[in-house]
Order: sequence, then C-alpha cells, then structure tokens
Amino acid sequence: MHANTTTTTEPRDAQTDDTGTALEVTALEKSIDGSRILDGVGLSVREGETYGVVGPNGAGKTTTFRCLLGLLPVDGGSVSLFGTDPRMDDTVLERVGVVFEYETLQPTWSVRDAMAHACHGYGVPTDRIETCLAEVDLEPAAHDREFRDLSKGMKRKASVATALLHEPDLLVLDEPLSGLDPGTQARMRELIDDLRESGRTVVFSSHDLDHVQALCDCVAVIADGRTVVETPLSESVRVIEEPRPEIEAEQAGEVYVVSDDDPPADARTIDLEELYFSALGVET
Ligand SMILES: Nc1ncnc2c1ncn2[C@@H]1O[C@H](COP(=O)(O)OP(=O)(O)OP(=O)(O)O)[C@@H](O)[C@H]1O
Repeated sequence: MHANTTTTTEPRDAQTDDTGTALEVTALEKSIDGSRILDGVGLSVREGETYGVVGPNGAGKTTTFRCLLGLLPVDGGSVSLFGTDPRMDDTVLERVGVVFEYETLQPTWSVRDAMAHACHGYGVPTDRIETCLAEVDLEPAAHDREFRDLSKGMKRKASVATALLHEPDLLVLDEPLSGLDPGTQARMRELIDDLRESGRTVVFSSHDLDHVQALCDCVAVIADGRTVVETPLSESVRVIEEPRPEIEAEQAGEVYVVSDDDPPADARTIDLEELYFSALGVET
C-alpha cells in the first residue's frame, strides 16, 4: 500500500529506488478464540527506513508484531523479511532484534547475566554486552541488578541493549517510548535516530504522533485489525478532498493521500495528527 496507489493490497512500489524491502506484510489475518483480531494488515518497510505503526488501543499493533515474527501463527496473508518467509526459513529471524513493551528479560537474572545468556544464544562474543549497554546509556549501577528490580526506563534500556547484541539489521520495537521520563525518552529517540544513521531498519509502534512524525520516514495507521492507510512522512503528507481518476491516491477517511513527488497544485498539506483522525473517521 502506498500513497501512489489506489488499492489496499498492493505493496508500496517496492523498488522505485535502490533500496530493498526489509519487511513486507500483506493482508494479515488472525483470529483468537473465535474473534477476528487482524483482518487485513499490510506493512511495507524499506531497508534503512524508520517506520511507525500507530492506531488506537486494541487496534492490533502488538498482535501484528507477534505474527510477523512468527510468535503467533497466522490464519491468512503473508510475511516476508528481507525477501524470505520466516515460516519457510526461520534463520532470517537472526537478522531481527525485538523489544516488546512488557515481556522482556528474565526477572530474577541480572542484566549482565541475561545479556550473557543472549550472547550465547546468538553466538556472539560477550564483549558485545558492554558495547550495547553503553549504546543505550544504561546506568552502571543497574548492570548487575536483577531485571525485576529496575525502573521502567532501565528495563527498557536493558531490553533494547539485549536486542542489539547480535547487530540486527531490523529492530521491531513495541511502544519503545511509552512510560519514560523526558530524559530517557530523549535518549531512546536519539538511539532510534542513531540506528537509522547506522543503516538499520526500525519499525516501532507508538501512541505519540509527534514522536512518529519526527522520527519516521513512513507510517501505517492500523484500526480494527487492518491497515487503513500507509504513507511516507519524510517531507509532508499531501491530500486532496475528492478522488480523481487521473490522480493516484489512497483514501484515509475523508481525504485522499497523494504522492509527495508530484502533488496536484491544489493538494493540501496535513500533519500526522490530522491524517490519523481522518483515517479513523474521527472529526476533530
Ligand atoms: N491472547 C489473546 N487472547 C484474546 N485476545 C487477545 C489476545 N491478544 C490480543 N488480544 C486482543 O486483540 C486485540 C488487539 O490487541 P493488541 O495488543 O494487538 O492491540 P494494540 O494495538 O497493540 O493495543 P495497545 O495500543 O493497547 O497496546 C485486543 O482486543 C486484544 O484484547
């Protein structure tokens, strides 16, 4: 899906430039206990991109992440990581680092012990531990404390440090900025920027539209288990009020998102907040 297309199932014009696709999710479906949780999620993430996933509580963001990482079986749709279906070849998951909001490290292990265990699992030298702890700026006093005794911000940093140990090409971060004090949040934002600078691909969910607007090259708005709109964010989002046959555009509620490359003269610029509420059909 893409602001350059009129369909909701077609991938974002994947290769109009030289970058490859890090993650491609199409028409994902998932039911749990008879309830349809995902019903048409699509994400198209280019390599090196920072990509935001936003949507109301319960929209299906975490479930999408679980499905695309193979932690939950899917009922329909496809997932491709760097061109490989992880269900066919799960070694591609070695290129991915993951941090969920709550389930992270073993509660009774010290951060260093948990990270040493992870190093062993990944087959990477334990000297990566100090490098990654420094990268996230975790206070030295926390390194040898049990994970359960850390503050929320320390837990988040320790979890991200662990996810970086094997130098993944793609980071999937579930609400990495939520519940943090302003200083820790700023550090996390810097880290996401640093990851982008180093060429990594970062996909993260958030409820903070300002963070997503500031950090992301592209955003997907998910509601009721489906992707409502996916669009680049790097410059601005341009919309027209009515569809026109000669202009490729993606509907986002009341408005139609057009390509930023060659927008019609009467296209209007909107911010992510307006796009979000329009996509959700909420009057502001
Ligand atoms: N194991 C489960 N059993 C039953 N329902 C589930 C399960 N996991 C998720 N759900 C339901 O699926 C829906 C989507 O949940 P999910 O956590 O993916 O949403 P989310 O977009 O990440 O929400 P939030 O922004 O609040 O974190 C919710 O209605 C949730 O209750």
